[in-house]
Amino acid sequence: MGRLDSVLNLPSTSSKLKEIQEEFKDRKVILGVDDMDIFKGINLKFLAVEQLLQQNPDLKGKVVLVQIVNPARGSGKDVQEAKNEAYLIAQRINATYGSSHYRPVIIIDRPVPRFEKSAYYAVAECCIVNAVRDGMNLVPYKYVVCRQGTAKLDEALGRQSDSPRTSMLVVSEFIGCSPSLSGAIRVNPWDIDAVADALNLALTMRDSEKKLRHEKHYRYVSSHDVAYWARSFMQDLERACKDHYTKRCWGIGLGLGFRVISLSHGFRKLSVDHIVSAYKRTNRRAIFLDYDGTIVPQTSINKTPSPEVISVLNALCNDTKNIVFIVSGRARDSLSDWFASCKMLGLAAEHGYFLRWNSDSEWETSHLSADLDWKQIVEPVMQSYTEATDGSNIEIKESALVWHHQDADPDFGSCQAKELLDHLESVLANEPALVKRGQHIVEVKPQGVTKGLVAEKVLLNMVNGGNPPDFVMCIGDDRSDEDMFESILSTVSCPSLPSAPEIFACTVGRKPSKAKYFLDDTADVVRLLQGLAASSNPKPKHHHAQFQVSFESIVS
Ligand SMILES: O=P(O)(O)OC[C@H]1O[C@H](O[C@H]2O[C@H](CO)[C@@H](O)[C@H](O)[C@H]2O)[C@H](O)[C@@H](O)[C@@H]1O
Repeated sequence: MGRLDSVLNLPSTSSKLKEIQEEFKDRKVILGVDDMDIFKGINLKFLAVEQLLQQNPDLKGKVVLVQIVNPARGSGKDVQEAKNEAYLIAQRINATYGSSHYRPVIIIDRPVPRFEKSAYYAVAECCIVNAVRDGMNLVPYKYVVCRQGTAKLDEALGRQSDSPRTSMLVVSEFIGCSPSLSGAIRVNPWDIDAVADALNLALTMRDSEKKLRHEKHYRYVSSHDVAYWARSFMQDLERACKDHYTKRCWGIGLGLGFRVISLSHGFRKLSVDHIVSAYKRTNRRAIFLDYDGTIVPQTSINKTPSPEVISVLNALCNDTKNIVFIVSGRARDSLSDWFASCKMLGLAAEHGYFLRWNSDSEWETSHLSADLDWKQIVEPVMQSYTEATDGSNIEIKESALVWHHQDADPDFGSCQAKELLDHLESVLANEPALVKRGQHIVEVKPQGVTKGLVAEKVLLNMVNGGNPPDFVMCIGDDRSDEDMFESILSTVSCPSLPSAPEIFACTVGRKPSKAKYFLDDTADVVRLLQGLAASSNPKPKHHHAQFQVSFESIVS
């Protein structure tokens, strides 16, 4: 700021300023200062000015865009093409809307000394930075400082030092400084209509409003120098790294998907020996298993459980000391078909909206959310994303709707999923529904229905039936399973338990998780289950009648 102020104090600046004021008297100057390259959006800016003049014929003769073009930092065909195009558009605008005394677009394409640039900044009613991609970009800050001026400049111009200062900024939402300029009119540079409207708004806004916006920006620029920015950056970095010394870092993924993740020291692979010894010591065991990505590979085309999965589940269910539940986001029909031969297996479908204790019992429905009218809002929104995203589709479940993008282009699918999530969250703000991301899915389900609640119900059922668990194992791979990990940890710490059970919360894949353990993949999970089954007491049992109470009675 100090450097800019000293340039503003130069006599050459005030005389240039007077010269420019004279040249553009009775006209409003919009200023652009950019390098000539393909990212600065100069051509888009010109198109917006063309649109502005076309939509507002009264502005003809009254508004000028002065575009200062800094020498290109790079060379090449693309820069040359962008430049040629800029000149062609400017020529067209000047031919259509200009006259012998008036050129609506003036390109200054030569090295412009600092004092001259500062004089243009000081004269301009509005400054536009329309880059389609950029870093910080200091042009808006320089503009605000020059519009404020200095006491010496005021004196040179014969201006009262307390005369009101105004400035108007139109900035692209894709530049680094955009979030710090709360008084700027923010635009998507690709949206020519919106940029033209923003320019019109900037030119026609009341002076009192322009003054308030200017003051806000000037306050910000004068109090946030580069030292402040560096300090706050260091503070953020220290905060983010605070716990890193106590954690181990791992690199995961490839290419653009590469991430460094930090995991706590206690996070370790669940060894079969370790869990088997705890398993053997205990008598009232609860076992919760997620389906996709846990006992069936996420990548497998055939989604039915393998014969070895069915067999190991039956072996575990046949041990009278065990309660075994599959807790999945899948629909109840699929789960009951796939596990038809597992008579004693408990099933929780659609994240626990439906629960069945064994194959002979009825499905119980969560009473938490009977209102599913929001599905009518969600479906058309998902439909429009499906049309726009090749390879995506919608799954309609009884209590939920799921948008799948596994077969879409990976990058585009992920971007669309992110956008869909934001879109749905905003339209469902007042509805009893929750929007969640999963593995290649965006799912909307009833509020309050979570896998965590299923684990809590089953565990409380055991406690209330006089069989408090002494061994709890929960394995899952995605975010919905984190609810289960959290829930088992809090449920078993309840004071009504005579002693703390052995807890094995385990995520599939090495990644940050509330679980203390990980296994690498579904093959590891099946091996571990087989290890437990081998240590089981294989006597067939009847239903878990001794544990079972009404689903609803626990939830209420
Ligand atoms: O709780 P889970 O057992 O892990 O189930 C979660 C979701 O599973 C299903 O989606 C998954 O499988 C699809 C292929 O069949 C795949 O396209 C998708 O990427 C996976 O997330 C199911 O369709 C969803 O309804 C469940 O919520």
